[in-house]
Amino acid sequence: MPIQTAVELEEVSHVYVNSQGAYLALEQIGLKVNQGEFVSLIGPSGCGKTTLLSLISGLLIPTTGSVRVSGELIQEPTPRVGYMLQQDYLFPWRTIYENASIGLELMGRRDSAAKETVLELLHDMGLSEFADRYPNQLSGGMRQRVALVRTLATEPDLLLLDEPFSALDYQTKLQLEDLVAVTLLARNKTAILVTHDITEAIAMSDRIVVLQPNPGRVLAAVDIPPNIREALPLKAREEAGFHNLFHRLWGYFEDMDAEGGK
Ligand SMILES: Nc1ncnc2c1ncn2[C@@H]1O[C@H](COP(=O)(O)OP(=O)(O)OP(=O)(O)O)[C@@H](O)[C@H]1O
Repeated sequence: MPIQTAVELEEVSHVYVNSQGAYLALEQIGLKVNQGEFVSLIGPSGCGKTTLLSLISGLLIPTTGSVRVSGELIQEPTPRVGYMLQQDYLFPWRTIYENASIGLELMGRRDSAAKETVLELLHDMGLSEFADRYPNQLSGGMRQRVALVRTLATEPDLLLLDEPFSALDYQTKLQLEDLVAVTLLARNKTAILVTHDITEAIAMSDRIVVLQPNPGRVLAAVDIPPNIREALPLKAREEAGFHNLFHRLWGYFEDMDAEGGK
């Protein structure tokens, strides 16, 4: 099968304008992500990672340049793109099933096929027996799994993951990384992850894009070697070359610190 481009950013720049003036947050970003690829964005605080995700999701429109998802020009939020955040934003008064169904409801889908989709995903995430519970009866990791079900239920082409594991304890985070990797792989989903955790980025990705700040630009793109890429995130951390890769990426941060301190 020919490789298909899932996401394409061409010469994307973004300027925030407010009462204090204009700030160039991103400059001339070019990025291509293939169907089924998992790409992580890393870089120091303020380098524009979240801005980039907002542009890809259509929450922001680039000042110049274009963003395409599955070939379609993004000019407003679209169901083609699912967004998962650090906070789960579950509604406390809705059951787990009702929370997981909300995206489909908003699309006007309340049919039996929609119900089946949600129940199947809840099952895949080990949440079947919690479908009638409420969010406050679940742990943080379980709640993030519900958020993942809610995101996947609308069958987006692309998943944007903005630090979805960062609020979790270490053990839960590692378990959820594996679950997300297995789930996305089984469905051949394309994903872009923003994380501050370099090991997480290496363990989960096919490719890592390093951004530099002021203005946000692509500093480097690093392909993950097959042995690491093909292992699940927990095991990937034990693979040969993992630590070298960590030090290489860490080096970019040190260089940026040194540049910033000049
Ligand atoms: N609404 C806004 N108005 C003005 N400037 C903004 C706005 N939102 C973000 N910025 C600025 O744009 C730059 C990029 O912000 P962004 O949140 O995308 O960075 P980030 O890499 O995601 O940061 P972090 O890692 O801290 O989450 C920062 O300098 C930030 O201060």
